[in-house]
Amino acid sequence: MGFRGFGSACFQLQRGSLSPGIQMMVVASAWILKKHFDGFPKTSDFELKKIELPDLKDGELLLESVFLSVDPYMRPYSRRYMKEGDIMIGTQVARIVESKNPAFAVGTFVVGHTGWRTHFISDGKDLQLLPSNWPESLPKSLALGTVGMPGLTAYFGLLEVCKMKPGETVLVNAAAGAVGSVVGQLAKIGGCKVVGCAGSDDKVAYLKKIGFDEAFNYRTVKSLDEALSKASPDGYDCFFDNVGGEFASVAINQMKKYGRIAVCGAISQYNDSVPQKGPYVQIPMIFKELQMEGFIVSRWSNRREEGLQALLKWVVEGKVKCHEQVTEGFENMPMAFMGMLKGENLGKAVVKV
Ligand SMILES: NC(=O)C1=CN([C@@H]2O[C@H](COP(=O)(O)OP(=O)(O)OC[C@H]3O[C@@H](n4cnc5c(N)ncnc54)[C@H](OP(=O)(O)O)[C@@H]3O)[C@@H](O)[C@H]2O)C=CC1
Ligand SMILES: CCCCCCC/C=C/C=O
Repeated sequence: MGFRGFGSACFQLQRGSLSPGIQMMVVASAWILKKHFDGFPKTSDFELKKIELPDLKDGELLLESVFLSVDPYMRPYSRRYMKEGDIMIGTQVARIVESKNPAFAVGTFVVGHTGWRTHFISDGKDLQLLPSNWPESLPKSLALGTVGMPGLTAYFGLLEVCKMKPGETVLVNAAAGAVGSVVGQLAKIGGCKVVGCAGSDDKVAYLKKIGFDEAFNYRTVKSLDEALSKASPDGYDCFFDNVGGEFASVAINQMKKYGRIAVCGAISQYNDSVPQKGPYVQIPMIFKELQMEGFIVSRWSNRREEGLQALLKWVVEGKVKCHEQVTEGFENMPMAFMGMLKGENLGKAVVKV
């Protein structure tokens, strides 16, 4: 997929490698938001399009996506920031296949933010290089997960929003996912007790394997309130909330006095056509004197290198374990996205082109 020759021939070649005189047209595939999602996304909301890329100008690069990320934020962001016909928002690990920019060598891997597309042209300004000390043996797809945006979300959310301290108890939901699995492991590194909730027994087993002190399947417990209380009878100092909705309404009552809640995500509400109604948070907030703060990871863009280096070190040392749910094939991006929203992923959901 991706390269199409003029005339009858079909080439899987780099444009620059052709003999002089033979001009190749690069054709990218891209997934378009055909129709705004109404409720849970449907296959018919997406459309696969071909886009012919122009020849490179001086200073430009041609890149091919190698791994693409599917993330929950794409669901609410599409409604807020996209119009029908736009290419689906998203990030990729991409390889430079042609360069007319001396600052970027062919073969270099970067993180791009150009949405669901197989190829794109860049002047390099919008690209993020992988850390220079990235080990050859470490999958580059982790730059979309544990050593990328989701890992940074866990890192800054715990340190700066939850302000976790050794000896405290941390609760995290969607705990076996990209953000949650890092939250739990960082909290353990920080000397905390960690309780995680996830939506299947396999996920719960995984959480225990990677060091969570307590974990349970929120779908099968008789009472969420009782399960939270059993996992930490004294309550919770920090709650890293990836889910919102009913889960958060129950969990807030289990917070300790002066507890901190990092409102990271609200995936249980992203597909709602009609907003969910309370219970409301004010009474427990007042009597427990809680702090509850929403955040977006880009707040700490100026500390990105610090976060990535910390995460990379822990991964290399084996202190933070990573799992990826890899879907093969660019044509399967909508399926991977919808599967992640349904909870089919263990760890970070990525697509391998
Ligand atoms: N504020 C920020 O800057 C950022 C926020 N986020 C947010 O963090 C959260 C986790 O993201 P990420 O780690 O990438 O995704 P995950 O890898 O955790 O995948 C999403 C998971 O959410 C869970 N889930 C889906 N629907 C529901 C539901 N109705 N109730 C409870 N759980 C549900 C599923 O796990 P399960 O089987 O356990 O239900 C699913 O696997 C999201 O809310 C996302 O929007 C992410 C990045 C940055
Ligand atoms: C184009 C990359 C944008 C990443 C921002 C992620 C913020 C997530 C918010 C909620 O899920």
